Order: sequence, then structure tokens, then C-alpha cells
Amino acid sequence: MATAVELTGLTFSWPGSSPTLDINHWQVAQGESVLLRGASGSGKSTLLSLLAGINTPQKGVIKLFETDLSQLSARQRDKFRADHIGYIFQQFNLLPYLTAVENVLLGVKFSKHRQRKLSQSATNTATDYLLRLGLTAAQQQQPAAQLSVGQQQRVAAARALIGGPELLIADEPTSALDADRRDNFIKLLLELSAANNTTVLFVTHDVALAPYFNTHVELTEISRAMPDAELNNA
Ligand SMILES: Nc1ncnc2c1ncn2[C@@H]1O[C@H](COP(=O)(O)OP(=O)(O)OP(=O)(O)O)[C@@H](O)[C@H]1O
Repeated sequence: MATAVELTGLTFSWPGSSPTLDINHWQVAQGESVLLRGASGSGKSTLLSLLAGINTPQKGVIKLFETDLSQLSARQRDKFRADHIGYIFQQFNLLPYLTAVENVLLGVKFSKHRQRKLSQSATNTATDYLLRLGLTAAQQQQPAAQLSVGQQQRVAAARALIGGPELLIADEPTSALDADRRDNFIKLLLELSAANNTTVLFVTHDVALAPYFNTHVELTEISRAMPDAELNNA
């Protein structure tokens, strides 16, 4: 099976700190759905930011679908991210004055590659995803700032999924959802991902989500670094 993610000899430190991550080797196969767990402060979001090319490691190689990110300029990394990665951030990063639909459309706006993968118009896809995620037609036309936190979370998911990115990175995307909505959300997210052969890396503290994923990884299993005090009892 083709490899989606491959990390080799990777270390990353924030300025003035001991290494947050020290990963000898880790790989994820294409189409796999990975649940990534770890204590608070252990470096999960840091790892995701490296995979998305937002930060770069001091040492080591990050390959995504055979592309070595270190060989790309910052601009090329931005393009690579826009084309191939859907990212659901912990804080969603929606534009507050744009409507829910307009926010979702941002997911394909900067990528011809993702536009070409749409099977219907971008707007129809956006409204279809939002409807399936439980936002009414009226809610879809509201500015993001007027939506509840749980609704914003689902808008962020639709934006990440539109245009079938090869890799979906999700950082605690269910924290604001109640149990019913969370289960529907995760099922739909994985269903849409599987339909597009999207590889999923999903960070959560919620153990109830474990059965939905085919691979479970604890950050300390792949990274030797033991950063700050919060890890002492991990
Ligand atoms: N922008 C930053 N600048 C400096 N240090 C940072 C920055 N972001 C994170 N860190 C540090 O890196 C370490 C790992 O943080 P990170 O956010 O990756 O952990 P996490 O596992 O995602 O935590 P949580 O589960 O609480 O979200 C922490 O010690 C944190 O203080």
C-alpha cells in the first residue's frame, strides 16, 4: 500500500526549549485513519503543524505522498498544503464575517487541484456537506461569528473535507459536540474521507472515539522526547 506520511530522524524544538519531538521513524499508509493520543502538552499539535508545513523541523525528513517537505520553499509548502491537506484547527480559524458556506468554499478557493476533484459545483458541495453535518439552510447563510461553537466546528470540518484532500488533519475537532452529534460527525467525516481515499490523522482525548479508527497511536510510542512537567505522570 502506498505511504501517505513518512517521518525519519525528526527532531523539533521550540525556541529556547528542549526537544518537543524526537521521532526516529513513523509512517502512515494511504487511506489509513489514525487516532493520535497523548498527554496535554506532549506535542500533538506541534506534530500536526510540522505535517502541514506550518513549522519546519530542525532535523529529519517529512515525506507526504513521496514529497519531501524540506525540499519545498515556504511558498511551495503553502501550495502543497492548499492542494493536498484539509486541516481542522483546534480554534477552527473561520473568517467570522463570512457565512458558513463562504467559509467552506475557502477550502477549494486557492486550489485548482481540489476544484478539479469536485463532482458538482463548489457551492452545491459546500451546502450538501453542511446539510449532512446538520446545519440548516438558514444557518448556512449566517456569518460564522453568529454560529454556536459546535456549528463552527462542523463548518471547519466541511471546509477541510471539500475537494477531497489526500490528507485530513484534525486537532480535537469534536470537543464542542455532544455525544450524539459527535458520533454522527465522526461517522460522516470518516465516510467522506473514505470516499475520497483521504488519509486521516485525528487528535483527540476522547476515548469513546477509538472504535472508529483503524490505527491508534500514543505520541510517546513514536516520539522519545519528554518535554515539560505535564508529562511526568503520562
Ligand atoms: N508557538 C509555540 N511557541 C513555543 N512553544 C510552544 C508553541 N506551541 C506549543 N509550544 C510548546 O510545545 C509543547 C507541546 O505543545 P502542543 O500544543 O504541541 O501539545 P499538545 O499535545 O497538542 O497539547 P494539548 O493536548 O493540550 O493540545 C508545550 O510545552 C508547549 O508549551
